[in-house]
Order: sequence, then C-alpha cells, then structure tokens
Amino acid sequence: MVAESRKYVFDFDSTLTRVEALDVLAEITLEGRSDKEEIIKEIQKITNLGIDGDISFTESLEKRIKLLNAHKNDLDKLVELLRHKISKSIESNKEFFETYSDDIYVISCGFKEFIDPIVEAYNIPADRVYANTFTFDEDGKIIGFDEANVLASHNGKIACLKNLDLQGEVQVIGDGYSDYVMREAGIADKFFAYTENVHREKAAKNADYITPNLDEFLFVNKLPRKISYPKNRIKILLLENVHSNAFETLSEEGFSVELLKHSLTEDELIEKIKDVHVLGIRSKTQVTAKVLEAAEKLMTVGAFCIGTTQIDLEACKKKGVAVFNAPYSNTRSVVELAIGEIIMLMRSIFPRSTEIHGGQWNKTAANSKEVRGKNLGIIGYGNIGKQLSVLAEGLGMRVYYYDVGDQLALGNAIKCSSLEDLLNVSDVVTLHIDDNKANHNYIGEREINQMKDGALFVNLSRGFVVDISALATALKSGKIAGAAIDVFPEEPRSNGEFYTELKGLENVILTPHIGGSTEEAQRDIAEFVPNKIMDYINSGNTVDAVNFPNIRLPKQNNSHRFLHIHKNVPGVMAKINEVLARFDMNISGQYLSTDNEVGYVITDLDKKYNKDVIKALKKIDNTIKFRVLY
Ligand SMILES: NC(=O)c1ccc[n+]([C@@H]2O[C@H](COP(=O)([O-])OP(=O)(O)OC[C@H]3O[C@@H](n4cnc5c(N)ncnc54)[C@H](O)[C@@H]3O)[C@@H](O)[C@H]2O)c1
Ligand SMILES: O=C(O)[C@H](O)COP(=O)(O)O
Repeated sequence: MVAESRKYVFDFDSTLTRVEALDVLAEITLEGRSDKEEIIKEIQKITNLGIDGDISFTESLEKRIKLLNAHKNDLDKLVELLRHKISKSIESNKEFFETYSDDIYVISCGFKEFIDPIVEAYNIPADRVYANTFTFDEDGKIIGFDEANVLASHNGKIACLKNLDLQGEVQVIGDGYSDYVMREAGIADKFFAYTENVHREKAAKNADYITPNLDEFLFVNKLPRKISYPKNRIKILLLENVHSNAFETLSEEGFSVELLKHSLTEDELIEKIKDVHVLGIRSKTQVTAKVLEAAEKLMTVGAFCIGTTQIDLEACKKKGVAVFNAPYSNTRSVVELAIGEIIMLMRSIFPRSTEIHGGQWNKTAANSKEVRGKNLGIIGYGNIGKQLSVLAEGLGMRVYYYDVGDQLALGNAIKCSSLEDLLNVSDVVTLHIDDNKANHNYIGEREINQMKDGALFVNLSRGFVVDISALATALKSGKIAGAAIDVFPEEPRSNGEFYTELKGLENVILTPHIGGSTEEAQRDIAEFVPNKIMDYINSGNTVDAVNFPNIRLPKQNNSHRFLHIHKNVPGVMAKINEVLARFDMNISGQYLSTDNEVGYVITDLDKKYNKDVIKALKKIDNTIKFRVLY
C-alpha cells in the first residue's frame, strides 16, 4: 500500500477532462456565428501559447475571455458538456478518487465555476479545488477574472502550491507547462506528464514520468486501480501492412501498437518479438518455433488472413499462445477474382490486351469462348469453393467439385468421387484447397496430364500446392491453354523484383497474391481479428482460436479472473482447486476447456484474497501461463 503522506495534485483541462474547457465554452458562445471557426482557432492558439509558456498566462486569459463573449448562463451548458468529457481512465478509476479523496487536490488555471461541479462527482470538495473565478457585469456577462487570485498570474500554480504547504510527497499530474514548473521550482516532488488526451513535448521532456493514462499512474505508484494491467504496457506489433483500422482500433483501446509495412525475416522477428505481447501478421511472416522461443511475453498471434500454416500452431499452443485468424473476411474477394479470371482466360483477353499495348490491333474470335455451359472443376469445396460454385452456376457454368472432406453440394453442383474424375471432365480447373503442408505439389505433371487438352487452370490457394515447372511445361506445349496464378511457391517479403518461370507465357494472368487484397476484405479483417485479440486479452475468451481450446466466458462481474493454461496431464485441475481451497478463495464461477495437449481453466473469484495464492498457482507443475484479469 501507498505511503500515507502522499498528496496528488491534478490539473483539470486535458487531464481530468479530455478537453480544454474554454474551447468548449467557445463552441457554445459562438454558435451560429459565421466567424466561429476562426475565433475558435484563435482561442486554441492562445491557449496553447499559454500552456507551453510562450506568452504569460494572464495575457492568454485576458485575450481568450474577450474573444469568448460568454454569459453566466453559458456555464450551465458548459458543465453539462464537460460531464461527458471526463478522461476515459479517470472515469474508470473513480474508486481511486473515492479512496484517496483526502489526499487529492486540483490546481488549475481554469475556473471554479465549471471545475467544482465536475470534480464534486469524484469526491473532490470545492475547498480542495484551487482555480480562478470569473467576474461578471450586472447582466451576467463574463467580463474578466479575479486578478488577485495567484492562479491568474504567470506561474501562479507555483505560488498556489507553495501557499498550500502540503506535507509529505507531492505528486503533480498534468499535461502542460504550468504543471511541470511546480516540480521545477522544487515545490512538488514529482511531475507526471499526462498524455491521455494531448502529448505536449515540453511537458513530456520535463517529466519524471510520462503516463499515458491514469491506469499507468496507479500501476507505477502501486495504487488500487480498475484494471489489472495498464493496456499501454501491452505491446502489439502489426506486420505486413495490415489495414490501418486495426492500428486505430487497438490504439484507441489503449494498447501500444507498432505497424510495419513489410514482413520480417526469422532473425529480425526473433530480435523484435522479445517484448511483444501480441503479434499481427498476414500470410508471409513465418512464426517458427525459434521465433516463439524468443517470444517471452507473447500472449496471442493474430493472422490477418485465412491461412495459418505460416505459424507453428503446435509450438504456439505449447507456449500458451492463442492464435486467431479471419476465416471468412476475404472469401468473397477471392471468389470475385476467380470469376473474373475465368472469363478473361476463356476470352483470351490478356493476350489481346498485351498486343494492343504493344501497338497491334488483332480483332479475332480465335480461342475466345463464353463461360456459359462450360464445366468448372472446383478442387477444395470449402468456404471459397462453395461460394464460387454458386456464382459460377449463376453464370451458366456446370460445376463439378472434389473435396477430401464430405461436403454437401450447393445448387446443381456435381460431386466427383476422385480428383481424376474432376480433372477429366473440367474445361476450367480452379484450386481452393487449404494450406495444409501435405498438399505440397498436389497438382503436378500426372494431374496435369489427367486434364482435358486445352483446359484452363486457376490457382488462388497456395503456391506450394502446384508444381510450377510442370505447369510451365504444360502451358508451353498447349496442354493447358491458359492459367491465372496468384500464389507462388516462393513469395518475396515485400514489394520489389520477382521472377517466376511463368513469366511471359501466352494467356497467363499473374498477380502478386492479391486474391484477398480488396479494401472491403482488409477492412473486415481489421475489425474481426482485433476484436478476437481484445476479447482474449480483456476477458480470456478463445472463441474461434485456431490452436486453442475454445471457450466463451460470461462477463466478469465485480470479480477477479484467474486464467490458468497448463499441459493437459492428469491431476492439474485438482491441484488448482486444492490451492484455491487452501487460500479459502470464494469462487463465483469456474470454466474449463481442454484439448489433447492443453487445459485452460478460468476461475472467477471475490476481489479480496491473499495475493500469495497467485504464486502458488504459478508454481503448480505443468503450468504454461497464468494471468489475473480485473
Ligand atoms: N489468394 C489469396 O489471397 C487467398 C485469399 C484467401 C484464401 N486463400 C487460400 O484459399 C484456400 C481456400 O480457402 P477457404 O477459406 O475456402 O478454406 P477452407 O478451409 O474453407 O476450404 C478448403 C477446402 O479444401 C479441402 N481440401 C484440403 N485439402 C484437399 C485436397 N488435397 N483435396 C481436396 N480437397 C482438399 C478441405 O477439405 C476444405 O473443404 C486456402 O488455402 C487459403 O489460404 C488465398
Ligand atoms: O490466407 C489468406 O487469407 C490469403 O492467402 C491472403 O493472405 P494475405 O493477407 O497475405 O494477402
């Protein structure tokens, strides 16, 4: 617990609230005026000059009050608006203000008329709020401020805090110049630059500590707080240019997020991953066992795509790292591209287009056919295969499919009992099998020879499933009349030069793994995966995890949640409950989900308990990971 003599001095504007109150007041008083925006900009400029110490505070205040042209009645509206603009982490940690109410002060260069009613709800009485007061004319118009108040003068906070003569350690929490000078002057012991709402360089530079929110402040001071671990301490690394919405959502949630445009090599990732809690990748980044060895803090990996074989799922599981992906977000995008390419190949559009780009007019119907009535062979009748089946039938194609699993036919699609049957009958063969490593060179010379002469071939699944040399030979000989290839056995980690044996071949469409790269798909993925990640970090849910026992947990209600991941060997569950019983824990709910290798036990408990229970739970044999959530 904290030393009893510590005092906390909070700034008001942009610290306790998300805004500068006088800016909000300007919004009210200038409503309807054509020059509103200009005046607000001017007020903000003056505010910042004052906050950064570039003009004297008295001057900044005088100038702003003149421009504001406010009335007493406007203040009620202002207070109402400010009630909804309390800083997020201040609002969630109301309990701190209640528990430590005797030790909390507000020293602000704002005005008591609007600060008192706001902070009253946080147990800070008016006599511990030190701020300016307005002066009014007889009609209630604000005409100035009490110039005798020390807070109306330059560096007034120093004088104010000095006059208070607070005993014990004095910590100042604020966002601006007027706050850090209190420490600089030696009146306060520590200055915490509060950056939840605004990051001011000068304040940050002069801070003993930069705190991005109150959670962090409470954490470093070992004070009771609403959440177990400040989110800003959770580091998220997003690679491969995942959609910026993911960055924004996760940053807004309070996590520390870094976004890189490219993938990283194994060595680069090993170096980078050491302090990363959440890794976000697409299909290129290899999350190998070696990478995982270095990933001491890793809790979860988000694959911002469908495929997950680039991740060593087993090694992740053994390390207690849950993996999530986006199994449906780009399905439609792949299907639309497949349809488009099938039509382009049937009509020999790319050769005609290339000719005309080269200055040649070649109007011909040779090798140009409709897709209507043609046989489409879909290999892999999963999410993509099925949707393609429906759209292709809509175009009048006859659909055949082959899948190793037992997949029900949609529409009039015909199930083939062997791959050979499908290859024999199809005018177009399209591959949509999953990225299972066992599918390596699944389509090679033998399978190509089983296709109709002059068949077309599309691969939008994975590069390694096709023997590219065999395909190139078949394209050159005319056995295959055209191909659309989006995926390659070896793909570069970032945009740049690339070579494939298929380069320059007639009627071959080559694309750089963009089947799922549409704005819609990427936006959808950037919503889906971060939600899964946040759900796991914030509540322990593993619904849709690809390598982990799936569990949907009830909302945590006024309790602490213990999450225990362990090797699924006999006796662990009994040991967990034995420890909980030994520490006399009052359990409000317990949930268990297991697979062959891993057990995941979640226990909700009363908030008051002997913290040694945590050490005891971590010590249980076969424990992989343990964390507490509240
Ligand atoms: N090009 C891109 O940008 C892009 C975008 C999205 C998905 N993909 C890839 O497309 C593929 C299909 O995705 P999905 O969402 O439809 O997957 P899915 O898991 O829903 O479907 C795959 C189907 O293939 C079947 N299958 C697996 N191996 C097979 C085999 N050897 N023979 C026959 N059937 C087999 C499975 O039983 C399953 O029904 C995946 O490899 C995925 O990585 C590529
Ligand atoms: O697995 C997938 O979803 C696709 O191959 C797309 O991968 P990408 O996000 O790396 O384009």
